[in-house]
Amino acid sequence: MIGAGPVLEAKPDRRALVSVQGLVVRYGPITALRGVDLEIGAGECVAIIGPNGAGKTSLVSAIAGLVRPAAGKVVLDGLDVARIGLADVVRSGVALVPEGRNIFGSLTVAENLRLGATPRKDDRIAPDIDEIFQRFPILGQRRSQHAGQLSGGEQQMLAIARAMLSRPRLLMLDEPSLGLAPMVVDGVYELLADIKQQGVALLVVEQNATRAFGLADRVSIFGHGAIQLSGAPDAIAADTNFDAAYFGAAYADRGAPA
Ligand SMILES: Nc1ncnc2c1ncn2[C@@H]1O[C@H](COP(=O)(O)OP(=O)(O)OP(=O)(O)O)[C@@H](O)[C@H]1O
Repeated sequence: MIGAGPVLEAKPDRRALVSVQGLVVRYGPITALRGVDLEIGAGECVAIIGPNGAGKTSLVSAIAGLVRPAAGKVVLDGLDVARIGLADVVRSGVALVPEGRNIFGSLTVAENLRLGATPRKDDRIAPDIDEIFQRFPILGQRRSQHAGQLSGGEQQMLAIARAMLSRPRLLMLDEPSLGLAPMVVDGVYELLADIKQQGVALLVVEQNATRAFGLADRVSIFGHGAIQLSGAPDAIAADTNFDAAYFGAAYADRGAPA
């Protein structure tokens, strides 16, 4: 099964896996990140909470090597992500489930899953896909159907399972609960807890704090391209500055100049 089998054999290890240092990201005249520092330890779960436009997607995109920093850097296993190719970032164990999931609707469920295993050279891919079909019978039953026919929740499970097939050490998810019914979100977060239990580091980006707080070891409240508040979930939830950090950031994001 995806939560217990060889797909998830990574062992917890508390060294920093990713170190984000003074990260600045710009899109032309727009500054999306204004000097962000963040570390993610091996096996650690970090949640990034923040309103629209706060810079959350820019952060995960920079960690994945999809956008180039204007200043600062992302260090992965001692290597500057901007200096290694995208394929090397994936080979180093970084997987991203982007906002909107990026499922290939005209490919079958099985074809989508096989794409996730592209970086692998071992011969365990077929058994790992079989394990996914056991864990998610609906994906197994519909393995030959176009993935575009799945419900939103099923597509999210497929996207996470596909990302896990690359055997990541860091799985990043951009708004995994977006647009899903609460019961479906429960299932997504049960799966993420399962993945965390296996020692895979998680970076979960959410606008809605509640679910992510229950999963995370550490939470950063993001706003206006910077971390406004950071700490253990309980401490952040109890922090009298929480509302000001979140809503202040939301306000600043609407009103602040670029
Ligand atoms: N490709 C781009 N070109 C121009 N501006 C961009 C681009 N991507 C993001 N931005 C801008 O950068 C800022 C940060 O966007 P980002 O998507 O990182 O925030 P976010 O917190 O993920 O927001 P959302 O929850 O709405 O996705 C916003 O002002 C956004 O409009």
